[in-house]
Amino acid sequence: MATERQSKSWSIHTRSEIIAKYQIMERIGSGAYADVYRGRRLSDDLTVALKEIHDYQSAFREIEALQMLQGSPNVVVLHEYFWREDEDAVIVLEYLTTDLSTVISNAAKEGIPLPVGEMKRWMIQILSGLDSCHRNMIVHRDLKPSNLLISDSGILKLADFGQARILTEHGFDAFEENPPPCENDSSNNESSLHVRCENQEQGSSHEEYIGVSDELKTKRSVDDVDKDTNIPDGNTSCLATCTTSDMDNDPMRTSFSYEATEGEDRESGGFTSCVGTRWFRAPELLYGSINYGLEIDLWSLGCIFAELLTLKPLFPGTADIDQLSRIINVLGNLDERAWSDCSKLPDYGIISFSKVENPAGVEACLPNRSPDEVSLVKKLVCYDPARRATTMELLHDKYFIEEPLPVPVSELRVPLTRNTEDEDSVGGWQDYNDMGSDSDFDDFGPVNFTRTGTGFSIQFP
Ligand SMILES: Nc1ncnc2c1ncn2[C@@H]1O[C@H](COP(=O)(O)OP(=O)(O)OP(=O)(O)O)[C@@H](O)[C@H]1O
Repeated sequence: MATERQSKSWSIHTRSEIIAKYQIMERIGSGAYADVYRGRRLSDDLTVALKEIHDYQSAFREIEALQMLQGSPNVVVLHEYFWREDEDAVIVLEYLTTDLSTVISNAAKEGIPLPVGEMKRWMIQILSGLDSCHRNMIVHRDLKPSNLLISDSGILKLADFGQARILTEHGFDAFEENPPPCENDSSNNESSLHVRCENQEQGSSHEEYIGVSDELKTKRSVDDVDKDTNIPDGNTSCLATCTTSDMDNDPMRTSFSYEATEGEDRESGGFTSCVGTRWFRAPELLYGSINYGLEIDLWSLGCIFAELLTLKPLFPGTADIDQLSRIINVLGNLDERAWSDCSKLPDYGIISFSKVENPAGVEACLPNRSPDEVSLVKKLVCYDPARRATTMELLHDKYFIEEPLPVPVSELRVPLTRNTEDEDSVGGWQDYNDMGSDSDFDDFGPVNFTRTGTGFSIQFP
């Protein structure tokens, strides 16, 4: 697997259409689906980020969302992209030197809280970027500090749209609604496509873009057939675990079902609940919801705001059950008083926690912060998704017009580099990544299993 990733990631260096236009420099980052390189555009020496995406669906989602968000000042700029059959997609992005996780970890290392005026400016920029997404009905689904990139001049931009989806009234995005192209569709005859996103005629761009979309759709529908033969089409719940290896090792495997992240539940019109990074994942996702909306981003936003305020993650769960347990210890048990629809969550009846008599409350997680700051986080970190404040409501929150006022962007202290040294430390940023998590049941100690009419109920102490 590692060898495959490695050889794939080198393919960018051999792509003639790319090296004709860009000098590819060092690798600056690697995520679950992509390798990112610094590059230089030969025509004008502009520094860019070249993101080679190893997963066609992530590539499609990122391209689709970024095209829709062109012109949003707080969303990363997509300069152009390259798509070739049987090759990874390569997207060319504006280069951004650092990110919010570096801002937070630098301040944590210094042991000095972020000045309130700076914090407010970071928050406003995040809100503005997310507002652009939500106005376009794009749910990002993976908001976290390391996906909030920052330019030399302090402009913060939402990035990594590989898990983004466009919501429609039917729950599917345009990609889902379009039928796969016919076999003789001429737009699929192109073996190599290269699409520019800026300074070009709208018409030709759109046609080429649709061609790429069709190519991706065909490829995905073929791959989905393969997946369906391996993974039974279940309820798309990923309760208690989000990795296939966890499922394989789990003694309770038959009590819940699993769907790979790529396979959305088309039948029910829902999405997969296995999205985002655990620490920022909304409780409805942890309980297996597949009918969620923009509100899952608002929960993540609340966790990010809390982290800016305390320089520590709000809910650093080590597994999905531990994640839920931490949330419950703060907010109290999830019941119909907290959210009248909670019993409709797919895994609500399957998993239960002992009664938390005295939940700590959000204020206990934000020591020494002002009532306005606690109130801001509470507007987002609450069980009922409908009660979470929208980006527009938050942008008008009095917190941002009261002293100390947000500093101008030019006065923000911007780290000179991106911090990657924490990545190997225990409890560091690598914990944001779900891929290596162990079985939740092992992590959580003794549990009580009860046989029910529909399977098992799992009770955690
Ligand atoms: N436009 C950019 N400018 C500079 N660096 C970038 C840019 N885009 C991404 N990076 C770097 O590359 C890393 C991986 O990129 P990204 O998060 O987009 O990939 P991914 O595979 O989707 O990641 P993840 O596993 O977090 O979902 C980022 O954490 C960041 O350090």
